[in-house]
Amino acid sequence: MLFYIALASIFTAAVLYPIVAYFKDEKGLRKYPAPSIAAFTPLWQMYHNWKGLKFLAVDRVHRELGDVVRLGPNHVSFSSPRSFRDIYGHGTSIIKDTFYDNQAGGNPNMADATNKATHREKRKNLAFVFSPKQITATEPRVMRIVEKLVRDIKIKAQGGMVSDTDRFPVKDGVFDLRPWLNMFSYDAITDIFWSQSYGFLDRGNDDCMAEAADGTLRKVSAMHTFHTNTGFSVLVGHLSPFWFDLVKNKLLAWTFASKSGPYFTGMARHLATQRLRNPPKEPDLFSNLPTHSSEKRPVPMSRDEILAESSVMLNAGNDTTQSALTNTMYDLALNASKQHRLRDELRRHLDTDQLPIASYEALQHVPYLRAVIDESFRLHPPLGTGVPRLTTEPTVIDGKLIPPGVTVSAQAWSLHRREDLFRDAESWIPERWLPDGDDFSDEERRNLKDYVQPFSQGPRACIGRNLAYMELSICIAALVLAFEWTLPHQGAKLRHHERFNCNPVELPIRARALL
Ligand code: HEM
Repeated sequence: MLFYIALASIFTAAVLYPIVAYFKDEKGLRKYPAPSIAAFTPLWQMYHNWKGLKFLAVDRVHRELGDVVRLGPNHVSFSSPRSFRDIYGHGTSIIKDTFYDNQAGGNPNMADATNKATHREKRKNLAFVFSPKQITATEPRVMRIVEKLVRDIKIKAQGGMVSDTDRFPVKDGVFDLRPWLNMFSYDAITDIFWSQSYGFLDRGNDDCMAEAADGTLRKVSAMHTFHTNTGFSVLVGHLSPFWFDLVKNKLLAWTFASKSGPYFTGMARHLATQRLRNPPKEPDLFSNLPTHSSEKRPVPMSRDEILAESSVMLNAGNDTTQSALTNTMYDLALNASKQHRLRDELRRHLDTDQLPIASYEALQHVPYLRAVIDESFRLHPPLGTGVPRLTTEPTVIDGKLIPPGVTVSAQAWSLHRREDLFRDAESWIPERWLPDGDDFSDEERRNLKDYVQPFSQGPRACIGRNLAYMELSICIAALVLAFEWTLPHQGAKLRHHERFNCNPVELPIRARALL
């Protein structure tokens, strides 16, 4: 009997209710076209999330059905340039969607706090941590880790192993650069933030410790744990909080997919507890957190807050940086003439004692380097997907009146590839970013400034932008000065698998040492 009641409930919730809701159309969303079953159920989005290619599916839907489409029963996606500012810009009443509440699991961090006042408070706490002065102070740490990466790639270029524990071998002169760039981004953020560098580049693998709330330690693979967690959380994140909790924390609680979330939190917990136990001699970014009471902040951050913010730093500080590095190195390997131009310009601007690892200050005098990085951001934004927001009152988005309580989004992947904004938009052309790039109009340069949004915009824009540019500039310049990069098959495509970020799957490559 219980079985039949359960079956009837599932049928009502999954089939009957969506059909009735569609025809009742209380929010007036039926006028917007939708692909296949998307207007009835979140399953359309979940299917494309599961395949890891939702950003391409959404891009295709906009090209076929227009600038405003319905991606779910309560989700409207926009693709016009104007809609980005209307959704993400300053001065709107739009907030982050319940999708983020699902991710927060009751202990929100700065990135997933949906309440505006809570977010403002958290952002205030971290604004000083990410001030230009503090970021500049981390530069020697970044340079040291880049040095290790260059050392490892030299070994890889000769077909060797970094150590006995190296898990990423070379085959016929070809190796996958992606995990090395991810190990770099992990080593860098753990050093910069907690002075507890993971040391992945020394060992050639990504094993690290996760600490449970009761102090139990477990060895986990950082990359696999993080990617499993984000892939799974995004897949079920479209469900209502009730279904999300039921599926993730109860029905599938026994799976690694479900446990990977607590394991990743455990990685952050271990870093934070180690850092609190062993304060470093040199200040790191953690030193700027209000962990002790002061005149300005009499009540210091609680342990839960420290854990929540540590978790978001480990998350945001590793994966987007890795994706941006991998995308850029692919673009350079595919476009040999541009790679040579970048190397020539770097050699022309830098003193010999700055080769191959130069200061960020020196690199800012090489406009072609920034053009290369920005053009890769345009063509493959690490966060390609339309991050979901929620209307809290009737809101006009690109001329359409959207009622309160509707999920809205617009994706950078599609915006960055609009032919009406960028000439030859599907091609990777760093020259379009140069102030004197004769082939491109002033209007296109304005469009680049206004509509290339890899770090989003408005009050929830990336707080780590300056750190990201510093890491990318020092790392890419060193890799291009120290090695010549070629793809094993000219014209080989770079595949992406989208979780929350749009991750490159692998980058098989050859490196020839130049120094
Ligand atoms: C290439 C590198 C990076 C890219 C492309 C990037 C991109 C983004 C984007 C698009 C968002 C908005 C996400 C949303 O609305 O859900 C964001 C938010 C955020 N990013 Fe980054 N990010 C990068 C690096 C970093 C780094 C290195 C850190 C810090 C270690 C960081 C910390 C954050 C935080 C804390 C937020 C949340 C901000 C808030 O809600 O107020 N990011 N990032």
